[in-house]
Amino acid sequence: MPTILGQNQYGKAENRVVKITRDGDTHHIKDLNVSVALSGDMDDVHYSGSNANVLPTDTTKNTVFAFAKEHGIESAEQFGIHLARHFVSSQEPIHRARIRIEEYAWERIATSDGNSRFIGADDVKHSFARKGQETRVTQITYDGESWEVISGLKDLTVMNSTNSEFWGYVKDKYTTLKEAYDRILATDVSARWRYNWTSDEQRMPNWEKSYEQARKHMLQAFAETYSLSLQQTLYQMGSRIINSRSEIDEIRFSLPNNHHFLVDLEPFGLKNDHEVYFAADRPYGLIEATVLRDGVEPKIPVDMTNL
Ligand SMILES: O=c1[nH]c(=O)c2[nH]c(=O)[nH]c2[nH]1
Repeated sequence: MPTILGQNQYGKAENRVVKITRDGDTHHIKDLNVSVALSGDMDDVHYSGSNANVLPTDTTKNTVFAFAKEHGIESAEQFGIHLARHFVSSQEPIHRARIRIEEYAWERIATSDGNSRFIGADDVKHSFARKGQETRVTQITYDGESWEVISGLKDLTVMNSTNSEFWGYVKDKYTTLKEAYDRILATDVSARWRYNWTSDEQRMPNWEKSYEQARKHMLQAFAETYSLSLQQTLYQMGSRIINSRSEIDEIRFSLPNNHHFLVDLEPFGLKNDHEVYFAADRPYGLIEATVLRDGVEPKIPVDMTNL
């Protein structure tokens, strides 16, 4: 034979598993990206195409989701050890399992000062922002007379693990979406807000404080809104900023709906009681809108939030 097979491995890469643990109304998230690579007696499948030793990559994916339910996710290391041991000890032809895991960290969104207008502040035990800073952005335009300052942020990833529903929508012959009465709502916030400071005659806003406060109000509105649609949540986030920051007149959002699908664990005899989700990356719903102080002209360009 002029060629021989060298090192080889196979498995399902990037299984995006989200596990919600409900401790009463306090929720805990584990959000992992799990890649499985198996190797062993795999000469035949490469040389002749015999699949006799091949555990399908699809099965390795199912195992990741089923283990999230059966064993929970105590830590990425513990979860990876469970998986690796399972593949090597249950499959005779598999001699080596390499499990790579990335873990995305989340932190709780701090609530408003105990007097939320939407739901009791105590209830916000299910709202999270992904750790790692968002990107703060600004655009300044000056024509020698007047100023325009548009600031904002992008890539601020947030999630509510409950208090989100979506139902009562239009159904035509292509509609298959099931109505949801308790779903995950997650998005990467991209927002741009316009300051009403336009002239050197006016007192200049405190830019640092304004950013910090706008971000805070936006996050609190996200956490405290019981959502019937992402559109409704967007409007609440925008109006909370306009109502609490007099220096801001207009805000535009571009919010991807980061879909989390409940994984069907029935085939493995497991019940999935809103615990194990597949976090899809595409396609995603994209919800965009401007919220304005009544009476002001909209000036933020429609596509600016996608930059
Ligand atoms: O909050 C949502 N808004 C929609 O317009 C929509 N459409 C969809 O399929 N899911 C959702 N969710």
